[in-house]
Amino acid sequence: MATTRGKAPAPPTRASTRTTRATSQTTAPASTARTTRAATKTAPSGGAAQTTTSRKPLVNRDNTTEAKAPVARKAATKVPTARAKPVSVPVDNDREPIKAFLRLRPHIHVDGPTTAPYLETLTDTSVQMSDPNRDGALTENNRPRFRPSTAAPTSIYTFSHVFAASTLQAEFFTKTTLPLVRGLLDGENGLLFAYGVTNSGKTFTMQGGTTEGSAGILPRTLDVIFNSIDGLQSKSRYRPVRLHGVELGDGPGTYTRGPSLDNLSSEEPVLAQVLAEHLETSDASTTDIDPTVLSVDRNHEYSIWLSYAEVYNEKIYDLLADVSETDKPTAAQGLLLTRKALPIRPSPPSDSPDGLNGKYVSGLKQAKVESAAEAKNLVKLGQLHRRVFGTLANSQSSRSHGMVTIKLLKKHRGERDEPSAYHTARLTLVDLAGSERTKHTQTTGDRLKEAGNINKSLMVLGQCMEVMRSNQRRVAQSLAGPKHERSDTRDIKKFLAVVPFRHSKLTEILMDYFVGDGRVVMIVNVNPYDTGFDENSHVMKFAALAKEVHTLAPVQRAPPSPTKMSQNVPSGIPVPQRARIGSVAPIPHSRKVTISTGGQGGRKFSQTQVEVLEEDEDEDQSEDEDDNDEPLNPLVEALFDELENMRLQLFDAEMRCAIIEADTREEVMQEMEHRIHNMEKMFARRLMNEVEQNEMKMDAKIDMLHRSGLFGKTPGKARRVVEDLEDEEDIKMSIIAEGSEDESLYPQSSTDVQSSRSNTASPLAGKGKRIKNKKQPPRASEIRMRVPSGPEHSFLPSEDDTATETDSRRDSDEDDDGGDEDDEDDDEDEDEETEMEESEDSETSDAEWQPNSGKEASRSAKSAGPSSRSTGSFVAKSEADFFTVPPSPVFAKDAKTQSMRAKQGLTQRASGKMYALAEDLEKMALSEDAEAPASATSKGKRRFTRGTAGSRSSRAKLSLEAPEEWDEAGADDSTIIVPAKQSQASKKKR
Ligand SMILES: Nc1ncnc2c1ncn2[C@@H]1O[C@H](COP(=O)(O)OP(=O)(O)OP(=O)(O)O)[C@@H](O)[C@H]1O
Repeated sequence: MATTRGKAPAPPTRASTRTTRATSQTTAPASTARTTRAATKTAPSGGAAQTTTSRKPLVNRDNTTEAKAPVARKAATKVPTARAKPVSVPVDNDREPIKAFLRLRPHIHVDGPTTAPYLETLTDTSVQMSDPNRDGALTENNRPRFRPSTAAPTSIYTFSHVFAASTLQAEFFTKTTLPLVRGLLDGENGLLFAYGVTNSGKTFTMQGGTTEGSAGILPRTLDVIFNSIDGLQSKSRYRPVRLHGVELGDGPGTYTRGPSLDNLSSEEPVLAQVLAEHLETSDASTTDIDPTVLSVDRNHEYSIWLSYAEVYNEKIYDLLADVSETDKPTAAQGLLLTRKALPIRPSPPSDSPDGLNGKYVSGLKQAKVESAAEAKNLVKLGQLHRRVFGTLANSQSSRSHGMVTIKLLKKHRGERDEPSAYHTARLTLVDLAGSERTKHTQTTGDRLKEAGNINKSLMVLGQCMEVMRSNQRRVAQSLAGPKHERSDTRDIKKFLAVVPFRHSKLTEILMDYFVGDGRVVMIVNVNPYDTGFDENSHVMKFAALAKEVHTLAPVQRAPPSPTKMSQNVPSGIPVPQRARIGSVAPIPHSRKVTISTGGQGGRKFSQTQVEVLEEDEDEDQSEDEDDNDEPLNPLVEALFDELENMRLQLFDAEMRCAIIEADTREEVMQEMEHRIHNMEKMFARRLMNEVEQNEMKMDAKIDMLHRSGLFGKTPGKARRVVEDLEDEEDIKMSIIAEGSEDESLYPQSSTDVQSSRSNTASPLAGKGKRIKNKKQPPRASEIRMRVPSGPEHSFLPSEDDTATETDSRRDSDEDDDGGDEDDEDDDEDEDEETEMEESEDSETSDAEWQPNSGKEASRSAKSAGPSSRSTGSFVAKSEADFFTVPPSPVFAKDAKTQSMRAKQGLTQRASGKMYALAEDLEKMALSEDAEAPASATSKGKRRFTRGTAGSRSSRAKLSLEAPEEWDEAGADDSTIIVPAKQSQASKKKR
């Protein structure tokens, strides 16, 4: 909880514990302690310490408790500490895990429609994360969701504390950062970094928003520091150097003030020109002031120094360095600005009171600030430089890791103004770049490289955590056993894995916090409304891992530089690219940046083109300083480099796979779309065909009605005529189906339909004539031929209709004829049918057809070609005799064609036989003409089906023989009526 001025709590911290201990151990007065420290400092590097301090387990570092504890008590016990270098750092409980705080981002209007968050808060310290695409989950359309993630669908994660989306900035700062600020004022190092995917709220957490009360961690930290040291600021000329060192400035005022926004236009005209609009803006970070005051030792004087660096593309740049135009030829338009990457160098152990080494950014500007406002302006200046140099210019998303380091120099007022009197502590606040995966963001080119480097540095950070955790577990296990079974700590250390800090610039800079005396706080930002479940589960796993890592591990040392390694690598082991860099001249990397300004609040919108030249760091210098490194096993180092190389290759391969996968998915999707489109077209065409056929039928009917002059007739008569016309239509359709024009029944396009329509004579051709002659038209059942079922034939009468009609016709025949002779005739008919069947059986194998001998024969189709001698009526014996057409629309046409051909063949054969039979009958009739007078009774009439018009003459003669005996159905061109006796006689003859 935040405290107000004068009531600041002072919890027992590591520093305070150590201080108390030092007080009790060394009974000497403060001046003695000072002498001791001075002696220690003047001892040669690595010399034996005169005083050793042993660390005690921490008492209680819970954030809440700490915030509530009285600072006054702490201040009262605070005395100048005797700096003593420990001989060895024992592996004991004087470690604490990295604190991991989870912050949930609220849903904001730019996120689009609200979806249910996939993160549910269970307790103050745990959350449950459930994949929205998990098995069984349904989409809005009730379809099972596709789950591309390899992460567990539901997981529970625990944190030091979980902050709900409604948490205010002030509350968040108090619980997470205030303890670190407390530690800084007490002389402790601290690191706080915000980790999360893009758009999860890292920058909001670190810098703050634009509304009142939304200032973030960084401005609040500066406020609290300056609130607390108010009136205690030092005017000394000493300044901090390297990681732990202090040295006298070149002259008064040289290093006391850093660049400022106030005099930017005179100091940095280039920048002022580019960022004129931005200089006027003020946000909450400058107007919001955190009133919290922490109690400090008022016997000390303090000075605050600030540096701001960014790690971009595995290079470190100073964001507070002066920006100047280059002498080199400028680009076509706009400015050409250069900036030089800064090298990382090992800090000499002599700088550190504890003999700790570490690495620092060589050449990073550290500016002295005397007020919170000045410090905030400097931070803002750094942000502007970040925009100028492009990492914030082309995107709203941070593409670099931003690091603000606040250094505190503290000296007891009673001590002489000399370097040894100063104690340094630092607090680094890091806004990490978004940890999104390139697979999902589809980045290419420079962006891909950026993303690769971001991911690499974060991956290495995770690896460092992993190795540290497993090392610490091994040590803990060995110490946990019975005393006699415990191994020597030195033996254990030999088997501990090397933490790969130097595999990325980010971890190389931060290494000191993990292995040295400092506390680490990690803030995990999550946007639970984001679709990136996969990325967020990686973040959560990282946090879970970090939470298990204890800082202050004693086993690490700074690894040598790659340049040095390359010289020691045995032949035969491939040396990765980075290890060979030292011998190659650095190639500056240039890129173009467009900075947009204005456009808001009525300001003029303008764009400035800036070409940025990024030069590599000076390798020679770093090589010189690397000589301070202790030599390590070159083989191990080479293997590490190889491992790193392979990791990079793996990462690269994964990236390519992701892109290929995305391309393939796209391709498959397009192919499917194409097919579906084709199918749609096909079905639409078939539908059109059906519609046109129906239209044809309707047209034909209307045509028939016109021809028959039905309009204006009485309804009863009209109905009868319409029935007749329908029969006629059926006949016509059957004939079309059966005949050589069968293709026209299945038109493939509207053009076909049109042509078939135009080629076909009116269905009423001849009908009018028959109506005039008062002859009954043939019925549909007489000449209908079964055709395969299907949508194209739906216009034909159903089979049931045919059967019904046939039955009724049979009934009427029976009614007409009646008597025994009828029975006899029927028997004979059956005999004939059998005969016909037998003859057909021998010739046809695939289908059996028989002439409709029991009923009237149909007339032959006039449209049939000369080769088609007959298209007589056939009725299938049973359902099984019908042609079966596969239901698939693809094969329907072929099947129909085959069916038609088969029918045609059968028809031709049957009509040939019948033709022969008819001729026989004709001959017989002629020969018996004299014996059988025209008085033949109707009972003796026989009907046969014949197919051609070739027997017209015989028909003419026969019809003359018994004109009054015509069947009700009426004779027509294709019907021969033969007296029964003649028929029997001829049959017997045969
Ligand atoms: N706690 C919060 N309350 C209100 N708004 C928030 C909060 N956290 C984030 N936002 C808003 O969400 C948006 C994205 O946040 P921010 O820019 O901080 O994300 P980021 O993680 O830093 O993204 P990047 O990594 O791309 O820089 C901003 O508009 C910010 O104002």
